[in-house]
Parts: sequence; C-alpha cells; structure tokens
Amino acid sequence: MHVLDGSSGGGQLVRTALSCAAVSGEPFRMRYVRRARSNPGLQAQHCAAIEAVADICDAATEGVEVGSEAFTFEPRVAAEEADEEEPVLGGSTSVEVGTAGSVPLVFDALLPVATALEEPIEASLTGGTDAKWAPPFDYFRHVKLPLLREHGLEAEVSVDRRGFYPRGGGEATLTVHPSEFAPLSLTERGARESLTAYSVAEASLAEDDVAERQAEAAAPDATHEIEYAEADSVGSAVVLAAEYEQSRAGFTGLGDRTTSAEEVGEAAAEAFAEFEDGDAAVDGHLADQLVPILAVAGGEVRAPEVTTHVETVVDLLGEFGYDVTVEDDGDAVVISA
Ligand SMILES: Nc1ncnc2c1ncn2[C@@H]1O[C@H](COP(=O)(O)OP(=O)(O)OP(=O)(O)O)[C@@H](O)[C@H]1O
Repeated sequence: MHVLDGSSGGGQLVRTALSCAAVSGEPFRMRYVRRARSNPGLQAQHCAAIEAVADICDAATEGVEVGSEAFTFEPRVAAEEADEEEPVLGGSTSVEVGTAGSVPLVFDALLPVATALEEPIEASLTGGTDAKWAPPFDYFRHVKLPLLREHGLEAEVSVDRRGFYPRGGGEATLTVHPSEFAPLSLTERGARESLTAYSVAEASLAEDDVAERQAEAAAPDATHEIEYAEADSVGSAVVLAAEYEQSRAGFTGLGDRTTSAEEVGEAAAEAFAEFEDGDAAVDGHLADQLVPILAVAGGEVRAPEVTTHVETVVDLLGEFGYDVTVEDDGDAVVISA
C-alpha cells in the first residue's frame, strides 16, 4: 500500500492518486489531505471524485467524508469482498458533486484511466459546470478534450444543464472508451489556426446581452459562440479557445455579481495576450492537468512555468513509479516522461 502525503497540495493530489490507483490497481492511503488549505481535509467535490473513481475500478474506501484528513483507496476489492464476480475496470457511475463543486474536475480524475479500461465509462455528474478555481465546462469540452483526442483519447462529453455558484445543479455526462494514448508531443504550438470565444450566461442575463458582451471583450475578432442557459443560480463564463498548428490552449473568465461582463471578457483576453507573448505550447492550467496523462502516455509538454501544482503532482506520480522530469530552458519549462 502506497502511503502518500497530501499536505503539499490540494484536491489535485487526491485526483492524481485516484487515477494512478485505478490505472495500476495499486492501493494507497493518503494522509494530511489538503493540510495547508484554510479548510483542510476532503471537501464534497473530492469525496465525489473518490466515489466516481471507486465505482469505475471497484474500489473499497475508508475515511471518505467531508473534513477527513486521511483516507484509504483499494482498487478491485469491493466486488471480491462482496463475493461477486471478478471486477472489471469500467462501467457507469452517477455522482452528486454537490452545490457548485466542479464537475469538470471530477471528470479529470477519470481521463488517465482511459489507458487501462476494459470497458467504457459513463460518468453522469451533478454540480457546478462552471465553478471558481476550476476549468469551466467549455474549457474541458473545447480545449482539453480535443487536445487529448488528438493524442488517442476516445471520449465525449455533453451538458444537459449548466450549474453556477452557489447552487450548482448542473448536469453533465462524460463517456470514455478504452484508449491508447500516443506520447504527448507538445513542445511547439505553431501558428494559430482559429480563435473561438464560447460565452455562456444564465437565461435572465440575456436582456443585458451579457454573453455577447463577454465574448466581445474577450476577443472582438474571434468566432463567437453565444449561449443562454436555464440554471439554478445566476452566473456566466467565457472561454477563449485557441487552436494552433500543433497545440491548443484556453483562457477563461467567470462572472459573478460584482464583476461586469466586460471585466469577465478582459480576464480571458489578458491571459490570452500573455500566453501569446510567451513561448509555451499549452497554457499553465492545461500544463498541470496534463501531467498525469503525460505519466501514462509519455512525451513532452512545454509549459509557461513550473507551478506548485506541477511540482506536487510530479512528486506524487513518483510514488507510483512514474518518472516525470521538469526542466527550465529559460523561455519555458519542459515537462517530460
Ligand atoms: N480558469 C481555469 N481554467 C482552467 N483550469 C483551471 C482554472 N482554474 C483552475 N483550474 C484547474 O483546476 C485545478 C484545481 O486544482 P486544485 O487542487 O487547486 O483545486 P481543488 O481540487 O479545488 O482543491 P483545493 O480546494 O484543494 O484547491 C487545477 O488543475 C487548475 O489548473
């Protein structure tokens, strides 16, 4: 059993450990979960990720509840303990991520598992589709998934209802098929081929043209995809998705009561401008999210910088025997496995 220390990071260490355990079949115990956070221990969205991955790999768990600072995850034993048939990696799961806990982040924990699946996964989640401190749904759908599909992932995602802070209530489904990843080759981005602003707002914001204004402020010259959606809470998001010859990147803004539509768009525009000034092949968020995939697929990713997220995930992957290295070449950072 791997004994892991979760104190140097947050939920991402939990999700990465879950992915590794599902892929390898190796159990772990994580202690000091999110110790340095102001609300330490597992939060609802982390418990949801554990439940979803446990369903897929038939894991037995202990200590999984909100506030818990240690938990155990043992893949492939729940069915055996219940004296049922031999467990199969795959199948369906249906989980409440809770209020506006991030649905895309729970999906994230399932993606690396594609490489070891024996049967497809169907994960139906309710919660926040567009939540703070997390990838907005359209970032997951229009940036991350297309990039991974280009590297062998067979997966589709759909959204039936948007979920914004604070009530959430969004509904989305991810289907992942057994996949063979090609090594990630993301060292150059090449010329930009397209730029699209995906802008969504809750239906009552249509009278103020919030989605149109967000898209316009994000990138007046981009293609604009405008959506108004029924949702339990009022909210909005914009994702600027850039497609390059050899890569993809995304830049986001999230609306709330205190932020104007223009400010939401400008947040995405600023992140995009900073990225285009630099030399990286993927944006900083994608960089840390790709590290677990890099571990199972191999390859190279050129990221804007080494974030704590990248460092802590690389260390945790080492505990499962994955050798991921990070090298600063002066203009950017190359993460390889
Ligand atoms: N605007 C954004 N666009 C794309 N990805 C994002 C964005 N904001 C955050 N992320 C990604 O969301 C993930 C957040 O992981 P992190 O561990 O910090 O959060 P968490 O699971 O909510 O746990 P914690 O509460 O402990 O921080 C990271 O992979 C990060 O790159």
